[in-house]
Amino acid sequence: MDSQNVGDIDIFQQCKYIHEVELVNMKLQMRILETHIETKDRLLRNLEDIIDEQEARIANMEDFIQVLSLDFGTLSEENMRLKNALTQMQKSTRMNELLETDEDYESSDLMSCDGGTGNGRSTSPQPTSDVTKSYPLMVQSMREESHWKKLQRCAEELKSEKDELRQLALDTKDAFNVCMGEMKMMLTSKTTDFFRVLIERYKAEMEKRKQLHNQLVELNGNIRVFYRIRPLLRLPQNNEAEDGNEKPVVFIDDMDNGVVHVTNTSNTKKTSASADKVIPTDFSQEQIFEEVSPIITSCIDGYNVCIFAYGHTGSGKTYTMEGPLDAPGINQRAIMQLFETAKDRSNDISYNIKVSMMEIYNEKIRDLLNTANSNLSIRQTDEGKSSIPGLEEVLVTSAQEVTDTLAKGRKNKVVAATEANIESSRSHVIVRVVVSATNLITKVTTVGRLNLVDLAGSERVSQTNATGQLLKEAQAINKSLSELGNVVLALRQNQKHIPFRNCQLTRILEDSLNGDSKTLVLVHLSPDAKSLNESISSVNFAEKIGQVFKSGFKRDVTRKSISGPPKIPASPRK
Ligand SMILES: Nc1ncnc2c1ncn2[C@@H]1O[C@H](COP(=O)(O)OP(=O)(O)OP(=O)(O)O)[C@@H](O)[C@H]1O
Repeated sequence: MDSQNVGDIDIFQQCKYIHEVELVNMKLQMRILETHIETKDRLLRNLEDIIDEQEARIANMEDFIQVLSLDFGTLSEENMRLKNALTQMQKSTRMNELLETDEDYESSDLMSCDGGTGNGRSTSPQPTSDVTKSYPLMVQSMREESHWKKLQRCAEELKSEKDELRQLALDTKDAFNVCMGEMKMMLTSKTTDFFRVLIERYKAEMEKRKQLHNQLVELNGNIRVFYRIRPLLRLPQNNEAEDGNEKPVVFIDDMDNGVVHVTNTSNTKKTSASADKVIPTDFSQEQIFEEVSPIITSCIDGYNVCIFAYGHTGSGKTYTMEGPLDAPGINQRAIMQLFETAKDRSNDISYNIKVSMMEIYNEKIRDLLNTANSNLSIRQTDEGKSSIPGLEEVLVTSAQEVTDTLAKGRKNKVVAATEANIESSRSHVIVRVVVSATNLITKVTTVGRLNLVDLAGSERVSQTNATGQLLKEAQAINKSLSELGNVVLALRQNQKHIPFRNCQLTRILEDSLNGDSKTLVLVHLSPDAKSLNESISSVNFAEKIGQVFKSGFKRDVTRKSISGPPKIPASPRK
């Protein structure tokens, strides 16, 4: 082998060796790398395990937190309930203490101190069993002495505050009462003064108005209209009001004693125009006579006077004119008064008083003092006066004769039954008193006539359900009342033609109504509710005849009374 070849082999060997070393080195490096990678992988796995573990822990923690927060919520709810219960208990304790009287307070205090068993250990007021069961902790704490003492102090403070407040309230009430009393007195005196002045002024104005009205009435023919309201009647068997209605429906006006109100329970039905007077319900027969006596006295002076009692059945016409035996009415009192006056004047004047009594029934005139005269007629005398030939006239010279004469006439009165009132008078009854006065010195004689007329009931035919004879009666009554109204109105208005001739009633009374006569119409009203419509219709009648003719008339001097009355003040008013 040449050296070159040997050299080449060495190099080759060296290269191979190097190569092998490098290979080993590379393998080593590979191994190291692999180990490194393995280590990393292991570490990574470990890390993943740790992360998993941590995540599991976090999840556990979250669960735990949730459980905790749930527990916390429950606890705070519980806490709230406890708080509310405590507040409620405190309130109820305070309320109890406030409401209890001092005595109760003491006893309840004692009871609660020993728990109601007398053990003497102070304890808080026991809450309701529910609360005790639900909130044992609270009850326990409430039973703690310090807490109970606080409550006691609080209760005492509240009690003293309550006493103070009570005292304050009493003081305020006293002060208020004193103040009110003073104010009331002040107001009353001021109002009373104010009203007194007002009422005085009003009365003065009313008086003036009435004086003017009187003058006007005298100029218009001297016709007066009074209302009389009878009292509510009581049933004899049970003393109850006649129609079961205790409230009267007719009232006198408080401010104007000439006005009546006819009302029912719901609304005002009618307020009358002012009449001359309203006679109150409680007036006695004597008081009523005092109201009418001036007009009666003028008869003795030669005036013709007519007094009419107008009203529906049961309104009290006969009571006013005749009256019961123990309370005689206008008829008897009037004749007695004429006697008295005649007696007083007997030194100068000789009087002669004659009484006749008649009734007009179905337009027939009957003599009530002599029943044989059952159909009298009216005649015209030569002097143009109307007379009733055959009518009995009784000369009365004593009170007893007057009483007997009137009683005789009363017996003969026709009383027919109607549906409205079975005792109803269906005729007009006229008591006529003729007073002749002869002056003993001058020998001049004057004659005055007094006609006291108890008219038949004014109820409307439609209301009575009358048929046959009763219907005929009712129609005759209605006609004559309506004619009377027309005559009175025509006289008041001073009309040229006065329709006296239209019925027997006005024909009989022609002489008495005509001329310088005086007429008083007493319109009767019944206060019971069932007569409401009749009362309204009576008020309408009163208003019609009470109308004052205000202007455009001249007094008709030709209509004078035949006997020529002396000139005396004509007004019947006081
Ligand atoms: N002022 C009064 N005080 C007491 N009772 C009275 C009064 N007015 C009327 N009465 C009584 O009322 C009832 C009816 O009265 P009265 O007979 O006088 O009525 P009238 O209007 O005359 O009836 P008629 O038209 O039917 O005759 C009677 O029982 C009467 O006693």
